This record gives sequence, structure tokens and C-alpha cells, in this order.
Amino acid sequence: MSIRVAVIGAAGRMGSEVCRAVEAAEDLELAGGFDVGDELGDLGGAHVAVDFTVPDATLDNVLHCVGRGIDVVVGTTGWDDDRLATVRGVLDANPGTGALIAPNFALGAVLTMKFAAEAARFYESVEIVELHHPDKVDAPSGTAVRTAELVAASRREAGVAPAPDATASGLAGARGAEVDGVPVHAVRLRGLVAHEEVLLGSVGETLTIRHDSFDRVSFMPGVLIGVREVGRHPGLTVGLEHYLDL
Ligand SMILES: NC(=O)C1=CN([C@@H]2O[C@H](COP(=O)(O)OP(=O)(O)OC[C@H]3O[C@@H](n4cnc5c(N)ncnc54)[C@H](OP(=O)(O)O)[C@@H]3O)[C@@H](O)[C@H]2O)C=CC1
Ligand SMILES: O=C(O)C1=N[C@H](C(=O)O)C[C@H](O)C1
Repeated sequence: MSIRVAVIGAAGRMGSEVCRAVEAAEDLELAGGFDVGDELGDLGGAHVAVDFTVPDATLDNVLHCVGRGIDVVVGTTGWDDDRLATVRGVLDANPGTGALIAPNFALGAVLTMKFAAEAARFYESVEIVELHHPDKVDAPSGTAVRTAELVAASRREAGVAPAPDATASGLAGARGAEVDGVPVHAVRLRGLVAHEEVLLGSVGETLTIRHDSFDRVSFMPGVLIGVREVGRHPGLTVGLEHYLDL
């Protein structure tokens, strides 16, 4: 039996790509595409809904799906601890339903986060640069925020001292945004899609971990893993790495 998949945000850059990927997969069936102003209802009888919308809309969409026992795979950014707790609460009331929320479905981006967290405890300094297309509405990217959190947790656990920085004066924003103590710099440039660099440094050496998504098809293998696996993972999962045994 094929998995029936609904796409919320179907008219957008990611949603339209997901519709194409679902239609091309033999084991999946597109139950419907939904965008602004559409009544979600039972999502066309979908088993799984995929949400690529906007940070202001995604929580309501997830609650709508989970409340009806529809598994949901979410790529939209803007999640914080309070919003995740709300989702957990509704999942508790709907046991057996699964939600996967992942800041990045590109396998290389998932590995970049993993490698950065691993490397972070060996270096004095670490900073993150994310670079995206200028139509992106949030900054810094969800991936960069998650990378910074993972890096910070790894350094805390290893007892690494704060990174050295003698800056005593400067223009606002010149040192980026601080996420969990890690400076994150956001570039918006026509021609780019989605890119991230994690810069690590100690005396006499640096290590740069870089990932580039040149095309949104790069996210599709990860999205389809999510769609196929979410039914086997009841409750809330944050990050695709948990479906990849990483
Ligand atoms: N996890 C990952 O791997 C990735 C995550 N993303 C994230 O996914 C999100 C979407 O990105 P992208 O596709 O580029 O953005 P787009 O703006 O191209 O697409 C978003 C779509 O959602 C629609 N929309 C807005 N509100 C609602 C709503 N309430 N119900 C249904 N549809 C709605 C928008 O309509 P309208 O334009 O009319 O407002 C638009 O068609 C962003 O948060 C982005 O950061 C992006 C790439 C990869
Ligand atoms: O808006 C985008 O394009 C992307 N958003 C996600 C993010 O904010 O991390 C994932 C990827 O970087 C593309």
C-alpha cells in the first residue's frame, strides 16, 4: 500500500519540490497540495503531511495534523522550546502519532552539524557563517541556530573555555548574532540557495566544515526518508539524524 502524502505550503519553493518528489516516488501518492487560505480538513485523507510554510503558520499546521492522528514531517524554521513543548503536549494526547521537525533535510547539512559538534571541543574558537538566497525571511537560518546549539553543548560538556575575542568597540552586528555563545553571521545574496560554514581555529591551524545546497532537490532524499519513517517513530523527533542512526 502506498503512503498518502499531503504537502502544506505546496505553492512555495520547497513545497512544490516536495510535490514533484512525492509524485515521482513509486511507494508514495500525493493526497493533495495546500497553501495559504486552503482549508486543511482531513488533508485529503493523507497518512503523512509535510509542512514547508512560514514560522508564523507552522505550529498551527502541526497541531491540526497531530490532533487528527496524521503524522507530520516539518522543515519550516522558527521552532523554540515553548513551541516544541506545545507539540509534545498534543502528541501525548494522540499516542501513536509521529512528528519529525528538522531544520535541514540535506544529508550533507545533517553531517555538517554532526562533524561540527564533534570538532568543536578541540578548538579555541568557533564561528558560523550561513549564506542564503535573499528571499529567505528568517535570519539566522534554523540550521545555523541548531549547529550553534550543538557546538555549544559539545563545548560545555568538554569544559572548553569561551572563545577568545578582544573586541572592545565596534558597529552593532559586526560580530554577528550570538547563539548560545557562538557568533553566527548571515549573508543574503542573489544566486545562492543554502550554504553553511563552520569555522574552527586554534593557534597555528583552522578547520572549515562547509556544506552547499546548490538546488532544492538536495533536500528531497531526506524529506522522503522522513515521510517513510515518521510512522515508525511516534512522538516528537527533532533532527533527521535520529532517523539515520547518527
Ligand atoms: N528543513 C529544510 O531542509 C529546509 C527548510 N526550509 C524552510 O522551509 C520554509 C519554507 O521555505 P520556502 O519554501 O523557501 O518558502 P516559500 O515562501 O517559497 O514557501 C512557503 C509557502 O507556504 C505558504 N504559506 C504561508 N502561510 C501558509 C499557511 N498558513 N498555510 C499554508 N501555506 C502557507 C506561502 O504562501 P505565500 O507565499 O502566499 O505566503 C508559500 O507558498 C522556511 O522556513 C525555510 O527556512 C527551506 C529549505 C530547506
Ligand atoms: O530558507 C531556506 O532556504 C532554508 N532554510 C532552512 C534553514 O533556515 O536552515 C534550511 C536551509 O538552510 C534552507
